Amino acid sequence: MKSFHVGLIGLGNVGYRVWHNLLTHRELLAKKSGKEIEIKKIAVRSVEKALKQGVPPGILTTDWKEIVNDPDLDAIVELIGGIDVPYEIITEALKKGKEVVTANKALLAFHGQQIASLASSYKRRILFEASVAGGIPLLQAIQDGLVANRFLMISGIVNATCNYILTEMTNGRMSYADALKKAKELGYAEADETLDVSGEDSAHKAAILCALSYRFWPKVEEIYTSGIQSVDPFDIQYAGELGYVFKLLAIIKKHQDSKEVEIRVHPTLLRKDHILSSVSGSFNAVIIKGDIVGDQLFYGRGAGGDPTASAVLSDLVELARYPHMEYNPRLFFADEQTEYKVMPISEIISRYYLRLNVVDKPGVLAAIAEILGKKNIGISSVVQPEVSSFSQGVPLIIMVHDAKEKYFKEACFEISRLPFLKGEPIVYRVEDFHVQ
Ligand SMILES: NC(=O)C1=CN([C@@H]2O[C@H](COP(=O)(O)OP(=O)(O)OC[C@H]3O[C@@H](n4cnc5c(N)ncnc54)[C@H](O)[C@@H]3O)[C@@H](O)[C@H]2O)C=CC1
Ligand SMILES: N[C@@H](CC=O)C(=O)O
Ligand code: NA
Repeated sequence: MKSFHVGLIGLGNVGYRVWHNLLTHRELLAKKSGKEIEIKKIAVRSVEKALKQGVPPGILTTDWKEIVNDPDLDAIVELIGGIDVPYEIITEALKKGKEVVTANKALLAFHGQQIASLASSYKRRILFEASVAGGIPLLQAIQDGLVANRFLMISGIVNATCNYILTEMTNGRMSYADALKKAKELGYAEADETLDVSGEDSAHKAAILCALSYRFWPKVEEIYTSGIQSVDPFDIQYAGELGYVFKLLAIIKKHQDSKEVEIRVHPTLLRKDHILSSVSGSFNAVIIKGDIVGDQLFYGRGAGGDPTASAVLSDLVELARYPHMEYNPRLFFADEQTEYKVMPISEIISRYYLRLNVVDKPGVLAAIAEILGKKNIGISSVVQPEVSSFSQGVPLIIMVHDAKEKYFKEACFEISRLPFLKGEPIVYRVEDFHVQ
């Protein structure tokens, strides 16, 4: 049987599990790919740590260039994270004729277009199934299984760390800080966990999903991104009483006949009976609406060493199975983008949850309703939860019907200037996955 030689760069949460699972599944993978897939070299930061993990000394190096320059290697797997060094590694590897596998969504979000185009000019493939939704074969589904479709929507939960934190906060089991600490211990969080909780990691994944579905790479700065750091347990509780749960969603929608794509990441209220509401812990789930297939749901483990390693190994098997391809059919648009662009957030239409802190006196609700009414924004329900002390004002929660974001924000600004208001309005979008 022929061999397929791989160089692995990075032996952390994911890299170690790739190495381990490749050894334990060696025969199975050989049967499935028709090649002996073998890791011949591993670049690490600490040789001592790698030896303790059971890696034989002969294959270790601390210099990734040894891997990129090794003529005996067919492919490299980049699993170190970050942007600048991985960019150098991957561009060098492609230029040296190697195929590439990476799980690095941050790198792809910022440099996907250049990397895809470089891979195309060197007639080499770059595969990155692990970069979005961990072990779920989501990118393969978009590129292969659903290849016949035009996509109307791709939306869901794509960050395991945030989903884990929100699940624990909703169940009242852990505080934000404790849940984040645990997500780090479990290997879900990024080395810099602010990428997770700020929503940036989800935005990076949304950029990749957008590229594969709509054949254009949006600029990361154009993706409206808001994280979960300031989600108040009070809002989780009030939303729960109204029949909603909080989820950090990446939402990508393309309205028919429009050249603009809605692409945004933010904490969102979902009805408790929506299928995504029951996705808990480190699970991810993404709904894809294709024009032929209709709705599809992809669900599974979105992070962690083993689920992510499963996706990396799947990419390696694909490379080993089909060697010497002249181009990467998964990135067939590498040199030619569509003319789509990102829809400004002010133009989106959504329902909203608005929490105000007001002085409890007659006429308050009427004044707020008047401002909303002038902007043609309808109220769907109003709740004033009872509180024990009135000295700091009382909460007033207003759910509104579909409204254009810019009109709703204008109304909120006017409301914030009312004399009986204490503090800034708290606003969350409410999603029902409607696409015209
Ligand atoms: N942990 C997860 O569940 C998932 C991670 N990813 C992505 O996979 C990549 C790796 O993630 P993790 O394994 O969790 O990170 P990690 O921080 O556990 O591992 C990275 C490893 O790379 C090593 N490293 C850093 N610079 C190096 C260099 N120049 N040469 C050799 N080794 C170097 C570090 O010492 C560390 O052991 C990241 O891009 C991450 O975003 C993607 C999906 C899921
Ligand atoms: N930090 C990420 C890891 C997978 O992409 C997450 O929590 O989802
Ligand atoms: Na995946």
